Amino acid sequence: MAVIELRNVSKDYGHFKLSLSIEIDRGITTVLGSSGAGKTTLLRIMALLESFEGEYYFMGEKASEKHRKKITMVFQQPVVFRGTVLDNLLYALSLNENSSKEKAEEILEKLNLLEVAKKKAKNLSGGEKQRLAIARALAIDREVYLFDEPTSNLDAENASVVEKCIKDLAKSGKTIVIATHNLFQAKRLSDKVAFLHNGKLIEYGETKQIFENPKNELTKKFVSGDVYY
Ligand SMILES: Nc1ncnc2c1ncn2[C@@H]1O[C@H](COP(=O)(O)OP(=O)(O)OP(=O)(O)O)[C@@H](O)[C@H]1O
Repeated sequence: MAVIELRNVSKDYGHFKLSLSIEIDRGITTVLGSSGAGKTTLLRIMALLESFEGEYYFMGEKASEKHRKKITMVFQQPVVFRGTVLDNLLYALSLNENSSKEKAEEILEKLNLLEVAKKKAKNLSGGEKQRLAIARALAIDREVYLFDEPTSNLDAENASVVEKCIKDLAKSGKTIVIATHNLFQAKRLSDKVAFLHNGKLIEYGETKQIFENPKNELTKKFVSGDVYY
């Protein structure tokens, strides 16, 4: 059974319409597509943060408010809470009634944030805020993790730190969906790739197939790095 199943789901903004069906399994799925393809809109629908037409099933049940607690989304523009970096983590852990300082520090260390643990979160750099948002998501412990461009503000070293955390999450049996236009990241991380263009799901398959044997001309151009409009 798919973890997330969207059947004929659509979101119409007037100038743009997302319209697709897709099944997401455990492991890492990457939603690839150029700017404006609808990746964030799709993730927001999966996170139950957006109204939509069509049917959404979460582990076989019609998705509703109660499933929101099974999902967390890390936004492209990271949001940080008041207080220190450590406070941000302790708050996230408290949602699972597990706000131990040791656990918070373990997660901060994983994301290369231990040395800024006592800093005010609002004073962090963009890349540090992005890693803090990811650290908080890890602390919350959900079934499904939705990451919107999780490494867009990061240098190579920290991007690799984040990718390792995402892989570890997948190994622990979680379901992860990443929106990105980074082909290399998609190749490195994903079990499956969904290629979106103009709000439509152009192609969806195993990563190897999408990169080595794409069936659609647009997918072929995108994965070969050709720019198109
Ligand atoms: N709340 C909204 N109201 C109106 N239009 C919206 C809204 N959110 C998104 N859109 C439009 O939907 C389209 C898809 O946007 P979306 O952010 O989903 O794309 P994306 O693939 O994530 O792009 P990027 O890679 O640039 O983040 C865009 O044309 C955008 O302007």
